[in-house]
Amino acid sequence: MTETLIPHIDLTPLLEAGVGRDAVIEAITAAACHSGFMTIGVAPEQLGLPADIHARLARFFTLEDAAKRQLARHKFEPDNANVYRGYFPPQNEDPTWKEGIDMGPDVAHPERVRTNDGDPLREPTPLPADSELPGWAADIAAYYEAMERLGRQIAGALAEGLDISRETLVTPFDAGNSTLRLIHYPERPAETLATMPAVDGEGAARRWLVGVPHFDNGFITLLWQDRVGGLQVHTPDGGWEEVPPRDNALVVNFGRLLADWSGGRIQATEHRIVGGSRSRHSIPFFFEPAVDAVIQAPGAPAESRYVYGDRLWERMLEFVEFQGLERFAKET
Ligand SMILES: O=C(O)CCC(=O)C(=O)O
Ligand SMILES: [Fe+2]
Repeated sequence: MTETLIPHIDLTPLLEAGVGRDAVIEAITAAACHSGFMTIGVAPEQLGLPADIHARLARFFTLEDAAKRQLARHKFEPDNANVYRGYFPPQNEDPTWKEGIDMGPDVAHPERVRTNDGDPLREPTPLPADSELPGWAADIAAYYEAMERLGRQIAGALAEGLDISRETLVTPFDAGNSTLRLIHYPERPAETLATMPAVDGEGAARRWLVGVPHFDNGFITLLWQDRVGGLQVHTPDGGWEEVPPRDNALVVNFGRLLADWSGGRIQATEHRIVGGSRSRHSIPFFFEPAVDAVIQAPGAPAESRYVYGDRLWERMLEFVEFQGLERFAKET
């Protein structure tokens, strides 16, 4: 059997609702149920975005350390109140070696934050001043909205392909709480790499683990990666298959909550990132429903229902960057 593990699907017929739309829906559904991963062919311009949008977003990493630190989560800057949104610096003691910023829906929909209910899942996103990165916040808002639209189209395709109502699979994303994350994996200092076992490659091509194996928590992740490579998917035979970078494409993976939500018909797939000697950028968009969305797999018993935010928080605590956090730390 020579089935490719990671199918590539040109999304144009779905976006344009043209000839071939049904075949795209079928391919997306098959990828969701069997591979747990796919790449989709879609150019920024097809989403109403400028061709250089990813480079524009990555300008964030040109900020001075002090400016990034001002946006850092409470865990890294105890004087800052933000615990869920904001900047995270690389931690030399962690196997994962990355910095980044997590941004919530308020970057495009200011009305979706709650500043007064103490729930970190709804806290405002700390952003650099516009004078520090002119035009950047507007690019972020445009990208966030474009990813939300794309997420809805893929959720709609899955609803059709799995014969689940749109009300079940798409409506919970109204007033959703998706996360846009910008990631930079810097070159890891040679003296640190010297103490770590390489994962693959020889000599200058050696690569190390820089992102530990994990499943994404949410529903669908729409991931842009630069041309460096290093994203790998865990295969059923226990190996790791590389998801090769390609232009005008996004990687899509299916998260654990969607696996639950579909009654196990959709697979979540474990993935990891290798690299270490070359700087790499990636931009995942974790497409997520409203914090208070009630999730129930079609046909599943009522007792299996859960509130999205509650389950998300439980699962997030498994990630190294969130360990030890209290959701409602301000309460006693
Ligand atoms: O950097 C990547 O390509 C993937 C990042 C990732 O898996 C994540 O942030 O969940
Ligand atoms: Fe991931």
